[in-house]
Amino acid sequence: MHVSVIGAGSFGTVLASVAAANQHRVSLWCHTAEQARTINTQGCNPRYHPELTLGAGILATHDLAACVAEADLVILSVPSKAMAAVCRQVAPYLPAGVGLISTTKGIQADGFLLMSEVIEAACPGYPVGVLSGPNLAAEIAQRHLTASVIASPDGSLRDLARAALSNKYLRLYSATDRISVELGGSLKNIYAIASGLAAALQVGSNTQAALITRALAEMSRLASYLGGNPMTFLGLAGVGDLMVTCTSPLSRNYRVGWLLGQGKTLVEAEAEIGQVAEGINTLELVHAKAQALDVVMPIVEGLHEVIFGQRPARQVAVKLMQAAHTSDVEFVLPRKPGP
Ligand SMILES: NC(=O)C1=CN([C@@H]2O[C@H](COP(=O)(O)OP(=O)(O)OC[C@H]3O[C@@H](n4cnc5c(N)ncnc54)[C@H](O)[C@@H]3O)[C@@H](O)[C@H]2O)C=CC1
Ligand SMILES: O=C(CO)COP(=O)(O)O
Repeated sequence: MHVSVIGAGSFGTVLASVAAANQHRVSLWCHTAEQARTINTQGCNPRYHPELTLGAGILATHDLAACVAEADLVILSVPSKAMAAVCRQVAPYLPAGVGLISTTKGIQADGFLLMSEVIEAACPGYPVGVLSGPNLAAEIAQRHLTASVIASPDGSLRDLARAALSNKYLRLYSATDRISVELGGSLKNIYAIASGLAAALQVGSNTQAALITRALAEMSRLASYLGGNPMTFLGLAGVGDLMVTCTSPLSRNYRVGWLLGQGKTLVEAEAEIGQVAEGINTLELVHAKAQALDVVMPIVEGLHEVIFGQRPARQVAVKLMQAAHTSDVEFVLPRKPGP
């Protein structure tokens, strides 16, 4: 098949290489013409995975129309802030009925929209899916055994995505609960920042375990308000992605937290990483959403105070320890309020 990947950043580059390794024809859209030229001449993306040979089947281009002209499947892998504009630009050129898959783990500020909703608004009538899970691009580039989730209500799209990307080192599981899979990928970035910060402050393993587990509790609470099924968070897109990004220094969000814990400012931390770390934007949006919906999210609240209120992290942690008593596992989570 022909797979078009929109976005030649860290993740898009790796997914293009996977599809090419699976013997598919691949076109890779780059944000700049210069980036496309470099990839075509060097056979790799020197900015992101210089060691990864992309394979002869890949053609990088800065021309969106050309990129998707032959597509059987389109994978969108751009930062969340760029998704709406990129979708509007590509919409007129999409082949009829082609499947669209987002790998973007962020939320659009305008309307608190998930990426699948942004895509559906710009490209109405096309089947839309989401790929999410514990998927550090650098590890896939090294062919470490990796599992992910393809979520869509459309069974044909799920099958197509599995045919495009599954192989000996990447295994795709299927899900229909797209909203939770997508929320899992977006929300965990917040807790990866908190976890990196905690690690820099040399908290113990007990503290890290409590942080990650309570993160799952408050993610589940928000998801159920937004119409998701918190049980989905027990899978790869929830627990799986939380585990990897809350523990691995390869996670950019974890590294933002780590650098903040080392005394860097947010601007310094983001500049040092030089790639997109969606969690800061997501923190602001989720903090406002939780307040609007009256959903209890103490870690979000605490991290927001640290990052935007300049409150010392240790002081906030002590406050969290003294919060009102709640039960450990909440079996009956509040549902989304009525329309
Ligand atoms: N890198 C990873 O390990 C993974 C990343 N993701 C998600 O994939 C999405 C993309 O992440 P990465 O590829 O890692 O980011 P990145 O920072 O490595 O690359 C972003 C790419 O987007 C391009 N870009 C920047 N502004 C743009 C604009 N206005 N319009 C179009 N393109 C623009 C840049 O040129 C760059 O090629 C994020 O939402 C991230 O959370 C998901 C799973 C794994
Ligand atoms: O989502 C990811 C791994 O699953 C990548 O995380 P970062 O964006 O924090 O690097």
